[in-house]
Amino acid sequence: MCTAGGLPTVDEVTTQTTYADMVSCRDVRKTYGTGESTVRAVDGVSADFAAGEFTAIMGPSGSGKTTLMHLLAGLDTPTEGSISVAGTSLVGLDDRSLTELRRDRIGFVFQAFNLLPTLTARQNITLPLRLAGRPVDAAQLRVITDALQIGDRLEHRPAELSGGQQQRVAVARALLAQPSVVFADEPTGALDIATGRALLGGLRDAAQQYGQTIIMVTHDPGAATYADRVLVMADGRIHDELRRPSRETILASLASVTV
Ligand SMILES: Nc1ncnc2c1ncn2[C@@H]1O[C@H](COP(=O)(O)OP(=O)(O)OP(=O)(O)O)[C@@H](O)[C@H]1O
Repeated sequence: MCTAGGLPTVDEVTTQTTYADMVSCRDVRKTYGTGESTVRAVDGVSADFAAGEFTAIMGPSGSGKTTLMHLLAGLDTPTEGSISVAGTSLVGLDDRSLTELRRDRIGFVFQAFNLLPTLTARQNITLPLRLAGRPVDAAQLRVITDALQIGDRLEHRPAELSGGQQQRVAVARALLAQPSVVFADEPTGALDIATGRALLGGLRDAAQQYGQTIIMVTHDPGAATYADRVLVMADGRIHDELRRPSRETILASLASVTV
């Protein structure tokens, strides 16, 4: 069965995988330095991220959010513990296999958009697929870029787009390849409220309609309410887990770790 736009349904997408959890980690630690200067950036984290689940990671500055996300994405190696993505253990994976896993399974939305200045928005969005020799689904491209409200800016180059538009081009690029997991680091940090909502709505659609697993680091309680759950970190550990988070429950939980 297909949706009106010819896109695959959630069932079709999620049955491509058989893992209960798209991303899992057990007893993960990351320490920097030695002796008295040792920093326990991540200090014993175990967590599961189900297929199609949208998780926000919050917590005070220095609590280990970015470090944890980099570990889960295979961009950094844990000092201890195990991590698996799409059923593949990252521990001991050689560089080539890790690169392939990231290319085939993972999308990134980071503060630095990394758009190529000489390409139009459309060319930037479709580049990863073209490099991988995969076809570009024009209908899907339209659905994603319309949801992100950049459908009328596709023939412009990055320098002709606002920062918020560039950020949404980067989101569209991450979503079009339909990666199993999308990692987003402060994706709304530099955006106005309306633009931020469009971006968050796009991420939520990716989870709900296409079964993609979204893991987003944010300081913004409003952004985190778009998620299915919030993990609140403190001192490198998971201090709290909120399901169906509201602004009130998020603020209360954050207050309990910052006092
Ligand atoms: N490469 C590194 N070398 C040494 N210490 C590091 C390194 N990267 C991070 N840290 C330390 O690890 C701890 C966690 O950092 P991390 O960036 O994960 O925190 P965060 O919760 O993302 O913070 P913020 O909200 O400010 O971005 C901090 O004390 C930080 O100084």
